[in-house]
Amino acid sequence: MTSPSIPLVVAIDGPAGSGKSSVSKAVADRLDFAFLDTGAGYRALAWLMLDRGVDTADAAAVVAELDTFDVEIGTHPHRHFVRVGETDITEAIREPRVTAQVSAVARVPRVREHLTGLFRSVAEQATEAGIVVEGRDITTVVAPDAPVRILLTASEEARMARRSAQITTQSAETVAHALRTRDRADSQVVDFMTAADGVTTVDSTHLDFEQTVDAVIDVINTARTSQ
Ligand SMILES: Nc1ncnc2c1ncn2[C@@H]1O[C@H](COP(=O)(O)OP(=O)(O)OP(=O)(O)O)[C@@H](O)[C@H]1O
Ligand SMILES: Nc1ccn([C@@H]2O[C@H](COP(=O)(O)O)[C@@H](O)[C@H]2O)c(=O)n1
Repeated sequence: MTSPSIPLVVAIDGPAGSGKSSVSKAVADRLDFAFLDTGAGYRALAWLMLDRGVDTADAAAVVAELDTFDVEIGTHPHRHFVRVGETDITEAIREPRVTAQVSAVARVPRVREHLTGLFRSVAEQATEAGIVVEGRDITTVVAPDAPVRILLTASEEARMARRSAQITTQSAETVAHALRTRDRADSQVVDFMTAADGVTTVDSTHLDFEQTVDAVIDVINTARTSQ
């Protein structure tokens, strides 16, 4: 039984373009849950390194900036924002120049430790009945004891097609290359392609967006009724 004061944590992992952010936001909206896009935390740090001219390949230099990395990630599905200090970077962190640097900062162990602490704190402080936390290592590192743990995946072809439809400023080949490169780099750090014990896989390859949202909510409802 979940205590009314502790939000139900729904942990969702998956590869690039699997729909984690958009599906998780829609699920949180349907259930009146909070929503935490942990990728935005890593993207915000990558943005800050670019803004400060820090070489993201220099792990020590990146770690040296953590003490002044003042990031805030909005958790309301309709009012999602990302701020560093007073600067709103909600849109900026999605730029290809930031995406190209994010895996470099995400591979630094001290960075992961710092951000994992932040994510856990945000989840604990949620005032809603639940919070959907999405990323790469939520089901395995950030919230391995979450009552609901899902691996949201899709075929590489489907993920590339979806991402290409999203990013119209680049050719399909460029988008596909960037997605493969990022997944390869990310999988050196954490396995987000294989469901760990107790994690339910939702494969959306042949599902549309709403069907995927329904499938995730079904997993959540099944877990809630079995508690
Ligand atoms: N089942 C689906 N059918 C069709 N389109 C989908 C489906 N799921 C997600 N999408 C669309 O695919 C695109 C990528 O989704 P999203 O950005 O949420 O992926 P992501 O897993 O968060 O990617 P990344 O990890 O790179 O941020 C979005 O435009 C989203 O609306
Ligand atoms: N829990 C996480 C979440 C993200 N990352 C890294 O951030 C990159 C961007 O994530 P998106 O979900 O916004 O695409 C991702 O490619 C990882 O490098 C992570 O390591 N752990």
